[in-house]
Amino acid sequence: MVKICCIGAGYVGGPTMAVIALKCPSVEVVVVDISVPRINAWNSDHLPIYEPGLDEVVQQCRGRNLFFSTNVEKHVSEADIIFVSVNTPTKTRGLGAGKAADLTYWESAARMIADVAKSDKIVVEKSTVPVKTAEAIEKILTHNSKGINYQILSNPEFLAEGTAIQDLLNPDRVLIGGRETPDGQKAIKALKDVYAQWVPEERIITTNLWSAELSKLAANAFLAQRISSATGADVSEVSYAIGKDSRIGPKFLNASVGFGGSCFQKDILNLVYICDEVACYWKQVIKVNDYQKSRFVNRVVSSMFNTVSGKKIAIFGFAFKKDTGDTRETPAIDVCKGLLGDKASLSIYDPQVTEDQIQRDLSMGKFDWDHPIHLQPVSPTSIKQVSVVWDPYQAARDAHGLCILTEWDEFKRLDYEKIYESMRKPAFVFDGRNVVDAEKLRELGFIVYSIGKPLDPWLKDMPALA
Ligand SMILES: NC(=O)C1=CN([C@@H]2O[C@H](COP(=O)(O)OP(=O)(O)OC[C@H]3O[C@@H](n4cnc5c(N)ncnc54)[C@H](O)[C@@H]3O)[C@@H](O)[C@H]2O)C=CC1
Ligand SMILES: O=C(O)[C@H]1O[C@H](OP(=O)(O)OP(=O)(O)OC[C@H]2O[C@@H](n3ccc(=O)[nH]c3=O)[C@H](O)[C@@H]2O)[C@H](O)[C@@H](O)[C@@H]1O
Repeated sequence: MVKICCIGAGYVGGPTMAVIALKCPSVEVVVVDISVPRINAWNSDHLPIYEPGLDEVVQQCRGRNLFFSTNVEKHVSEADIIFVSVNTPTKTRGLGAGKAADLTYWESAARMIADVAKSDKIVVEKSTVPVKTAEAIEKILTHNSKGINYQILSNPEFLAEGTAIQDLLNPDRVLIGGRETPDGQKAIKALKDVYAQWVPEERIITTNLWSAELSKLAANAFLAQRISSATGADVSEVSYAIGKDSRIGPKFLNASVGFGGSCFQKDILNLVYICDEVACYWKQVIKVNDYQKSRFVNRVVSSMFNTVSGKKIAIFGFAFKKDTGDTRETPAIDVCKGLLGDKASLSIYDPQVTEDQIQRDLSMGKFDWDHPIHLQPVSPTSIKQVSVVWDPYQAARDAHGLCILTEWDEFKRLDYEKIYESMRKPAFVFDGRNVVDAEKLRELGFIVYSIGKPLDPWLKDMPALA
């Protein structure tokens, strides 16, 4: 029986291994992590991450050929194939601070593998890493190899949160990079055999290590730079017109309050760090995204008579996209911080994000989120002007304005008449995700700003617009 061990039971390690276990009943899959609460949660009825369809897959396989454990060394030493899916944060100090990836966790995982291995191993790079990481890891592993043969593969993950299970069950492509030696090719085949249990052969692409690593960063950078916005023009019309070109495709052109999530910014920064010549272009993508968030805050403040001081603002949605509870780099953090900076008081509702998480996010420093949870700095005080509620109607009661920051489907179905009645007048809606029917809301009496859509007459006439 092939034994797989995955180091890192996070958003990638957990769902990816669950699907491998589901599709390969003859493979034993153990997911290990240094975080005891995370592993306990994977072994409970309340999984540590929210992802549609994940509960069902885990229930089917857990205890059969899928296991979660904190006994990292034991399972690493017994495995034939070791996936490494640990955090790869952006460095906050030292050489390359603010850009380069911090490979502390990757390196410590590699050293641990070298320490405990007693048999040949295929080590699979699942984390998103800077180009050439595989080569560096190879050096660590082989430096102290005790005659053990290590083969390094790069197998970057392309799943998106919120659709992870679908993406894993039916991927556009699986990319496997390896050495061009006979042993390297043998290792590629071993991993290919795993995916081939459910992924059609033509969708499994094999390359060299460098190509696989670079493809991942370039794919994320390419997707991120497509998310843009225009004032005055209707973005859905423009994206339809551009998207009609089948070489481009209509997806991934939705304007929003900015892209978020754990990867886009960090992976672009990574690319900026390695390729100086084109760095300006990619830096600009991040700058435009930052601008998009501050522009949204400016819009809110300037529309509400240039001050939100002491005003209650309801925030609908805090996760970085719908169908996830993940808040890493969510645009909501910057928007909320911006509004708090203007002394607003916020009432936040998100169906999947807890008060504790929101308070942590609003008090944490940039990039601190991308470390294992027990190593993250925790602020002792929570922010007084922020309240978190489990009911959108409660969030909106007596509010002067309402900001929609995540595109949860339920926000489309709310009773906006009831919300309007309970709010202070004039009642403003700032839709950062193009979720609501702006015309209908205007008929109810709201003043509505929808990102990437023509402006409300009220807003056009407001002075000092950003
Ligand atoms: N979240 C996403 O949608 C995607 C993420 N990625 C990449 O995958 C990697 C992992 O990302 P996530 O799963 O989102 O992160 P995560 O933070 O959810 O999970 C990483 C896990 O690794 C554990 N860990 C860290 N060092 C360890 C060690 N030495 N031994 C054992 N466990 C250790 C942490 O405790 C944590 O639970 C990153 O490089 C990311 O860029 C790639 C594709 C998609
Ligand atoms: O490397 C990664 O981590 C992953 O990064 C993204 O996945 P993810 O960040 O989970 O989610 P996306 O659907 O890409 O959304 C990212 C951000 O862009 C925003 N977005 C997306 C699409 C769009 O049209 N407009 C838009 O504003 C989303 O709301 C979200 O804030 C990529 O889509 C995945 O292929 C990749 O594996």
